[in-house]
Amino acid sequence: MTSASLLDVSKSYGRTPVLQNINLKINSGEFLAVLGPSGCGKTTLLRVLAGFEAPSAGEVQLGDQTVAAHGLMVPPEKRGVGIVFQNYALWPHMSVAENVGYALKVARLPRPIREERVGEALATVDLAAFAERRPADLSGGQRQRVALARCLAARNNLVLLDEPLANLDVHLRATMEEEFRRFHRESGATLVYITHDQSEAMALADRVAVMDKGRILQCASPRQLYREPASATVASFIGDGLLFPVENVRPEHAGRVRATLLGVEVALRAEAAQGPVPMAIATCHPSNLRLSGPNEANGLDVVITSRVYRGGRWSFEIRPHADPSLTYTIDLPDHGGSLPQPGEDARVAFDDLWLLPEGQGTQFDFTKTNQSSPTDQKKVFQCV
Ligand SMILES: Nc1ncnc2c1ncn2[C@@H]1O[C@H](COP(=O)(O)OP(=O)(O)OP(=O)(O)O)[C@@H](O)[C@H]1O
Repeated sequence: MTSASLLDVSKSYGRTPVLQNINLKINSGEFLAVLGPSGCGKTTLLRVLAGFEAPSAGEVQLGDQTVAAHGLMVPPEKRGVGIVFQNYALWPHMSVAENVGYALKVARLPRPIREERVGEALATVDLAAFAERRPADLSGGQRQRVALARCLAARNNLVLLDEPLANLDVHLRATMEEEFRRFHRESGATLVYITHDQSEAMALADRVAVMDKGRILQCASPRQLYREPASATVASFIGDGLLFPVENVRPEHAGRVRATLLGVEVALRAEAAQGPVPMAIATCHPSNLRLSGPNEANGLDVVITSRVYRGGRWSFEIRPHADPSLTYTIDLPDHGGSLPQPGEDARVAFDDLWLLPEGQGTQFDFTKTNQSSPTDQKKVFQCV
């Protein structure tokens, strides 16, 4: 197993910065996903790790070896890194077994060792029966498994995967997710998995690095990203988080604060060191709001602007009376009772709120966020 570190890595093409001061330590044996919108620099980060690009500044370390630094550049073939691309990158004229064993042949390993390793690798990805086939005669999922077998046979301790499921249909993607989990478990390799699909990243990775505009916004476990986003961009992206302006933030005890949210007194989770601030941003997910009785204290008075039945639950679009320029989509389970109609007033209460640690809120334009539907499973990253 191998750890990998990017130390203050920047990369520019001409004058255009593509990676900016990236600091990232990928632990040995970890499954790390890099998640971000098209053009944010994910592939460049992977190419810098693999050795296809030299960083403009900073250092890359694999294990305890520095492989890129000022005046030093270890080439890709000397880094022992496996790569799985979305287009598989298999040799069309070679059989499956020859593709899997190609790197071993180039490394001049004796034939019996090669055959043994290729046989083991193909068995692990369930392709032993396909050893003599050509890539053209395989399905997309099978080709991707050949690419994984190639990493297994080469005993790559670090495997980089660049949107490996992008070309596969939805059904096959689910099967392949399981295949990646198994590959990770059985190989023990360190995996860096690039994707713009948050559900894929959340389902697979130990930690997810959320990238935007060449920077890492937050790197944390899927649960922490969901429950404790570090910024408004991460909050609104992960799980369709809703953003609310809050005022007069008062710490109560470590990790808990009170604040005024659109005129309503609320309790929030917060960082342990959160101090008092006059304005900030609170976030929760569409399922963290519920309808409360009109006499229940601390509810937010809203008007229902639309509702859509989503099978077992309803999506309601609401506008707070305190600021009708804001729109929020909330998610309510269908318990069979009567629910308010569009045009009617209602009161909603918050089950769980998180105070964003970055403390701003004065300059933030809340009307540009909170527009998405929770059923969209936002596949593509949107920036606030
Ligand atoms: N060789 C190059 N020369 C100039 N600009 C480049 C080069 N390679 C990439 N870029 C630019 O760098 C930025 C980041 O590209 P990169 O491929 O790393 O993004 P990405 O997040 O992987 O995007 P996608 O998800 O669309 O693959 C883009 O604006 C791209 O146009």
